[in-house]
Amino acid sequence: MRLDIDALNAPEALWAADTVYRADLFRDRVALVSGAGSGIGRAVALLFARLGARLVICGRTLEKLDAVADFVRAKGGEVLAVPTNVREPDQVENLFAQAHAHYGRIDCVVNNAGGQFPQHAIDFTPKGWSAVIHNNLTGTWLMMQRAARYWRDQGAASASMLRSICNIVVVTERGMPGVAHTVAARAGIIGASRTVAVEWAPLGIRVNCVAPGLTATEGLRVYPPAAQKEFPLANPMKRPGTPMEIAEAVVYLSAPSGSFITGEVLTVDGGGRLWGELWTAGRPEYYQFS
Ligand SMILES: CCCCCCCCC/C=C/C(=O)SCCNC(=O)CCNC(=O)[C@H](O)C(C)(C)COP(=O)(O)OP(=O)(O)OC[C@H]1O[C@@H](n2cnc3c(N)ncnc32)[C@H](O)[C@@H]1OP(=O)(O)O
Ligand SMILES: NC(=O)C1=CN([C@@H]2O[C@H](COP(=O)(O)OP(=O)(O)OC[C@H]3O[C@@H](n4cnc5c(N)ncnc54)[C@H](OP(=O)(O)O)[C@@H]3O)[C@@H](O)[C@H]2O)C=CC1
Repeated sequence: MRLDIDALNAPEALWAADTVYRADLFRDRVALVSGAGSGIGRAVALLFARLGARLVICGRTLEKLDAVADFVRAKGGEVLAVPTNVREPDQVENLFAQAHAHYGRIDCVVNNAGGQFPQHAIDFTPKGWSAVIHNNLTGTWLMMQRAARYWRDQGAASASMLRSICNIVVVTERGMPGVAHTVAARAGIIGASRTVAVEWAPLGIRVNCVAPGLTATEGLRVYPPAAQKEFPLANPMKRPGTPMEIAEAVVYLSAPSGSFITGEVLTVDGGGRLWGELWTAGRPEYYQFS
């Protein structure tokens, strides 16, 4: 299997890719996407923009955000790029303040920013564990809570309002050797999402998660060559998902198509929960075949 990561993630290719959605699905809406400078986040942001949404994009690296913003503007879209570390409450506050000052509304929030490093769990240091928990549990939580407070302060929801939060997580129902820290963090987000789906329903807010399986993004390059060689074993389809396949799932939950769905986890993993092996930090000797 050859992972043509660059081709699958090229903005022009994403912009031209087939989509099942109609072009004006998000007309006049504002979509906020974290971690939108690369990979899944960029694919989600570009799909929202193609469907008429005005964008707020964030991430820690301004250059990556600027490249996405320039691309969307060249296509006639509107983008506000705000460098933000989602782990920092003040920066999350600033992000929402800027978004409101610029557009006066926010309709959908996609919490995609995150990541981890592959390591056998027995070797995790306290600092490494904390970094991954802060990035993926605390960072996503701060964004979710800020979005809910924003909508609460906007007043009662009308039937036409989307008020959707979609959190990108990982598959947590099966062993995921090499990334136990991120599984712990994302399981926390899934649990919190189920509970606030109930608490925030009176505010007209839906809260869902998308759990991608192995997906062909730049992010995969952090995995060792031995792990990458075995990626075709990750699911019965024997291929990674594409960023566009994840983006379409995110849009399904965020759009009116998801209007009766809340507290749900949509797994998009090619069946990897049912069959597959993924040794993100390499296959230990115990599990070798010969
Ligand atoms: C089967 C079918 C379903 C398949 C389902 C598949 C699911 C799993 C596959 C998932 C794939 C993806 O998510 S792909 C997307 C991946 N993209 C990324 O992960 C990129 C983002 N990652 C990161 O930025 C970093 O990993 C992360 C640590 C989270 C960032 O936080 P920080 O910036 O705070 O971190 P740093 O300062 O760099 O490091 C903090 C400490 O973390 C530890 N640390 C950091 N990198 C380390 C490393 N490579 N090895 C060991 N330890 C490390 C050290 O203790 C560091 O401290 P010092 O020792 O003092 O330095
Ligand atoms: N690719 C895969 O196989 C899978 C990916 N996922 C998850 O999907 C999400 C996207 O991953 P993917 O696109 O593959 O990888 P990328 O590494 O390309 O994307 C992660 C993005 O998040 C941003 N980010 C990371 N930490 C922070 C932070 N603290 N504050 C703000 N932005 C941050 C990064 O930008 P910057 O560094 O500039 O801040 C980057 O643009 C992640 O949460 C990932 O764990 C889940 C399952 C599988």
